[in-house]
Amino acid sequence: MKIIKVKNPAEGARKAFDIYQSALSSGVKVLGLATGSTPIALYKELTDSVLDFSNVTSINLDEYLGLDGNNEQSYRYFMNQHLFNKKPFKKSYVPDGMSEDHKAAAKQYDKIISEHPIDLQLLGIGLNGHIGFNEPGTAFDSTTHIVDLTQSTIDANARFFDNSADVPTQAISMGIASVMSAKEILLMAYGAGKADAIAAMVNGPVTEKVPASILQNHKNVTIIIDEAAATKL
Ligand SMILES: O=P(O)(O)OC[C@H]1O[C@](O)(CO)[C@@H](O)[C@@H]1O
Repeated sequence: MKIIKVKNPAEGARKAFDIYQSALSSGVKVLGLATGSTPIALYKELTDSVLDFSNVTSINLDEYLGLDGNNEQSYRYFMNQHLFNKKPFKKSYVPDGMSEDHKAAAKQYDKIISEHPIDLQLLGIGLNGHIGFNEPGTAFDSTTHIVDLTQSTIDANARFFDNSADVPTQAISMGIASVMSAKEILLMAYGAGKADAIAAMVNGPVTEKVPASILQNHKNVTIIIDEAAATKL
């Protein structure tokens, strides 16, 4: 793993921007994208830039079950607001949280991923080491699946909702095997709250108890972290 330490999220976003700029100039065709507070500064860098994504397909990691794309808390809405409305992509896929048949929706998403191999996958990390919505205990060979969110994740994400009772308890997420199939992975994390997860990911055993630890087995991973997130390395 290549670790880039930065002073703050703004510097992290600029470093990440450089990675996207060179990926685009080397002809990247498919970007795996993420939500959460962490990538917001990067998306601002991208939307403020002259970079052109009109020939690039994007595939997002996850979506809450039960929220449609017009719901301000949905990840589809988030992506439209922070990126797609300002930077149109050729095609932008986000898992369908409103499907009548979630298993079929998951299968369909795997088909999309297999037809569009991901060149560069962006990741955040949950406090418990989750990537996408792959919670601790998720099989490393998992593909797109329905997730029961842990209380830790529900509590962490409650800050985005008016009431914590409004946080969905389930999601549909790209699986860990799909994340690992990306040619290159960029993970960003900021703040002291992420320090334990970062230490477990980088130096801990590779275990399904810490989903992000599987990244130790990927050949091309870059991690951008601030000093606070790096304190336990
Ligand atoms: O960037 P944040 O808001 O800390 O979120 C971290 C992680 O949590 C999620 O938002 C899901 O809980 C992921 O999509 C993200 O990688």
